[in-house]
Amino acid sequence: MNRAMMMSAAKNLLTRYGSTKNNIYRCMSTGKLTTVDVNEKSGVAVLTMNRLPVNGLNLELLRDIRNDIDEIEGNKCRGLILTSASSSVFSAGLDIMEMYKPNQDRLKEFWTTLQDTWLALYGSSVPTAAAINGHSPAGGCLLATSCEYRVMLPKFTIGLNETKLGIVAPKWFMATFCNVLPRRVAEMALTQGKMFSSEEALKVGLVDELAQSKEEAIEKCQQFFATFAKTNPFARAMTKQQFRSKDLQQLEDEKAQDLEAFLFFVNQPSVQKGLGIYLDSLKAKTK
Ligand SMILES: CCCCC/C=C\C/C=C\C=C\CC(=O)SCCNC(=O)CCNC(=O)[C@H](O)C(C)(C)COP(=O)(O)OP(=O)(O)OC[C@H]1O[C@@H](n2cnc3c(N)ncnc32)[C@H](O)[C@@H]1OP(=O)(O)O
Repeated sequence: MNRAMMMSAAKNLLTRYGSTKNNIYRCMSTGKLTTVDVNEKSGVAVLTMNRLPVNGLNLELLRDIRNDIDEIEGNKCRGLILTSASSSVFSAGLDIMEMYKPNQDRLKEFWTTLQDTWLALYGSSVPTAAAINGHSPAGGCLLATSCEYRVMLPKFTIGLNETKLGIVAPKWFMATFCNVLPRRVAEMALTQGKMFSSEEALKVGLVDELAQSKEEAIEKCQQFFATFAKTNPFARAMTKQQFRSKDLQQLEDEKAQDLEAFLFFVNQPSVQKGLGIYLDSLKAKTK
């Protein structure tokens, strides 16, 4: 983060927290594929992804999540908990249909919106947590690891499985993973495309706690936010943003090249073939 960005972030934060210490605001849901519910007492917003069956991250869902994050920030919420309306899938990651035989204009818009959603979530000044109430591969894992804290239900899986799909996870996916896991564990898992069970994820630190139900997971996320009760919100947010600034700045600086690399990669005939085979294998499962 350069000096100008830092000053602007500081100004926003001062405006937000300066005069509103004791007020609680109600956030409104902005999207059709998400809902946002705010606990009026705690001021914590629960952002629920609701694109069933698997919360595949298509352009519209990403836009809704992005707009919700902006609204939650703007409405001075005290925390953001990301979760899913499904009882078995947090998010299946990027909707492969967006990348398979794509319309090129939409493909550009899709990737740019993913970049912006990550910048907003990873760099959010509001405390963030994920209540991971289902499987969370690839892009689903990216969203969860972009948050500051993770509580997961047992017997699901989470990880960046891109290499198993013949895809290279972009640098910022890897940076997000490395912000949570020891570097050695992250490198092994990334190269193997490893999906961790909930129990394994807890052991390596990919998630912070397990919970037996979604309600318990949300409660534990709220308890995490309560650990900031005696901290100054401005200092807290600036510390988080400075801690993450290298990763954020890198994508800000390389956004155009990252988009170009994605478009080039996805449009390779061998990648298209691989995506087609993978989609068929997913569909064959349900027959
Ligand atoms: C060096 C330069 C590099 C530049 C960068 C280049 C490239 C980076 C590009 C891409 C990065 C991508 C990251 C991703 O996120 S890719 C997506 C990876 N996701 C997965 O592999 C998950 C696949 N899904 C599953 O494993 C299961 O669905 C899941 C465990 C999540 C749930 O299982 P369940 O049994 O409940 O449900 P299913 O019956 O499998 O699925 C129902 C339905 O949904 C369809 N579907 C599932 N996942 C996806 C998906 N990700 N995209 C699109 N569609 C999906 C599935 O096919 C079923 O459809 P239908 O049969 O009902 O029609």
